[in-house]
Amino acid sequence: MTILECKHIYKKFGGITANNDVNISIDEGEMVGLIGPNGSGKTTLFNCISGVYKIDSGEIIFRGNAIQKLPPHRRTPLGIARTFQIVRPFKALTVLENVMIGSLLKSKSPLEAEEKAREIIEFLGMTKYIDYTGAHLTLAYKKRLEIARALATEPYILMLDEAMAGLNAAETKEAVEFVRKINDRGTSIILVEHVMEVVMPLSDRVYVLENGKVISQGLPSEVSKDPLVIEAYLGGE
Ligand SMILES: Nc1ncnc2c1ncn2[C@@H]1O[C@H](COP(=O)(O)OP(=O)(O)OP(=O)(O)O)[C@@H](O)[C@H]1O
Repeated sequence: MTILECKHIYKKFGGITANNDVNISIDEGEMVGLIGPNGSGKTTLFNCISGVYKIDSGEIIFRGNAIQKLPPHRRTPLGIARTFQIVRPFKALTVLENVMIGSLLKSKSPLEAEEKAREIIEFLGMTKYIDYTGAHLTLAYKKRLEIARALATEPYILMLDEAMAGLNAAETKEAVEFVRKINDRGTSIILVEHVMEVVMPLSDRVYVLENGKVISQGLPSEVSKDPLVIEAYLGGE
């Protein structure tokens, strides 16, 4: 069943059309990769879906309802969560407190929120850092904390914006494993990543954006052979 459908999304900034008639859809439990050169409109689309940006026209259907007019704080409780390309944990708060900011959203009490937060921290292998403040984590763990906080809002769909950029090989391998684990629990995921070795094996399907438009879509094996994608993404080599 389709969980999220973006229909004819347009978003302009002055003379730049950052999203130009974008159509994408994601099924329940699916992991979809969103790739494309720098400036092709990937983060803009995340911002349109999460409500950070108001779209100029089009429709965003989430679990059967049009949500494009809702502000961001009314989209998160419906089950839409995202991380940001530039990590921004609450630096003075501990890992537990950071994750509780997410879990408080759907908990009946602070105690329940704490239990849920502890469970997610354990699930993401961060228990030994539970009392560290955000400021004292490595980049890899800051990124993981962002994911933990997003996951704590109990999303149906999780949008990861370059969750693995800047990580070393060992950290990337671990991140790939826990992203897969999150997806295995049934959460749909949209993955924006530049590292092809990460996005291609993880994704069930891939969309390719160039200059704000979807230029290709399909199975990773099909998309990576598409001449349009090779031209746009790899500079024709
Ligand atoms: N708030 C904004 N104001 C003006 N222009 C913007 C804004 N956000 C994005 N843009 C422009 O829209 C276009 C798409 O940018 P976007 O960040 O969505 O691309 P991207 O595919 O995520 O790029 P990258 O891979 O480099 O993160 C770019 O030309 C960018 O400069």
